[in-house]
Amino acid sequence: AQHPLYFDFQEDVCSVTEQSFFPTLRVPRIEEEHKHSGSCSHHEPAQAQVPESPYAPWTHKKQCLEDDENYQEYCVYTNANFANSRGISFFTTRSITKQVESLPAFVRQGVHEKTNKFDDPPWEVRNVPGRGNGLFATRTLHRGDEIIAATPVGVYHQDAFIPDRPIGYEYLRKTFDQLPNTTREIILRTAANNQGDPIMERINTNAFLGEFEGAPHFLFYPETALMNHDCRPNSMHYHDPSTLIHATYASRTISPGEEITITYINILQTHAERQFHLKNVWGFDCTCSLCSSNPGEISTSDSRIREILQMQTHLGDWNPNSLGTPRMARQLLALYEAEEVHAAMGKGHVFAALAYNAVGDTYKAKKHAKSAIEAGVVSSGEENVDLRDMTTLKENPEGHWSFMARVPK
Ligand SMILES: C[S@@+](CC[C@H](N)C(=O)[O-])C[C@H]1O[C@@H](n2cnc3c(N)ncnc32)[C@H](O)[C@@H]1O
Repeated sequence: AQHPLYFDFQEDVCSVTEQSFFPTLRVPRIEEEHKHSGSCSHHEPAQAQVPESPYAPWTHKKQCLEDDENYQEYCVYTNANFANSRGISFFTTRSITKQVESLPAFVRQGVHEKTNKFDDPPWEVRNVPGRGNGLFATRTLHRGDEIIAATPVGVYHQDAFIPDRPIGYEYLRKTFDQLPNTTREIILRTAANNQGDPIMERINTNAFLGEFEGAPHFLFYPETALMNHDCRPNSMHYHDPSTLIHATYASRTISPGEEITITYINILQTHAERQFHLKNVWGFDCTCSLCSSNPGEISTSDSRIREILQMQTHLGDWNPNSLGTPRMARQLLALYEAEEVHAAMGKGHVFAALAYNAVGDTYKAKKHAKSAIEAGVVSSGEENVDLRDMTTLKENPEGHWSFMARVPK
């Protein structure tokens, strides 16, 4: 089956030569026999496995760049077979790579069996005026339905990634060149907001910043990168650092034809803070429906956001004079609903479960713990700390640390 990015870009890719489409980039072929008679590479057969390597688990010899200013060395490591031949490249330190090598992502058989499957996705790529491409639902999605589960094709240490230092580009280029042909072509179908080095700019426009083995890294997921940002998104996502699977789920019902959106930032910020962040870190002026609404609606939303933040602070305060109460937790849940921050509902039920248990109402505490578990699995993956805490509370509220914690002794 064809990758959905191939479907949607078919016309474009066939109608222009590689030269004119990506003027500064030549895509070298790893295996010439994969070329077929037609002119469009999207009919290529699946990538063949690269043979056993002396650099295992890497398929290519590492290549290192010394950063004289920081006395640090960053190396390119590629495993072109990773996750059923999707491939992955790292540009990071040796010590981080040592830890990476022992992750379940690399040592557990079958861990990516259900990942990077794009045969029949519940979405298609469409153009959105003023925002480039975006993902649109092709069937009804319910809260919790999976939209994309993918591994990154590139993981880049933040300190190795210096936009105005061309020597670094050569190494970024290596991370790209060593990936399988099909993966490189998918990468090239993502947007680059600025002229310049095509790989550098694609990472700049599309990669998410996250913690990786305790250090900030950019992670590049080409399919997820097609989702536009919305300050009130209808999907949520999490990254599992042990399997390297990044999963996106519907956070509410999404109708066919509706754009599927994600947030690039913490949405519990005021309009001005969100705009500032998106402009300065992501480089664009947000035109989502909330940001484009009238000043009155924006101001109402901002007031709710301030109230939400204040309540979260009180409910998370376990000092003896804390203002957190079950009533406040209920108000918080209502504010999340009103503000349409669906991804926060799980956290809201955690606050409510703890607030009820803290005054000894174990019945309501268990009810909210159950709702938190249902929502928590969706929002944060199974390794979630809240999820474990809520499971403990639900099984034995009286034995939980929060029991009667807000009742004066
Ligand atoms: C990760 S890409 C998203 C997919 C992209 N639209 C494409 O054509 O491939 C991020 C870029 O999409 C555009 N974009 C995403 N969300 C937007 C929004 N809410 N308002 C305006 N532009 C947006 C910006 O140009 C941004 O730099």
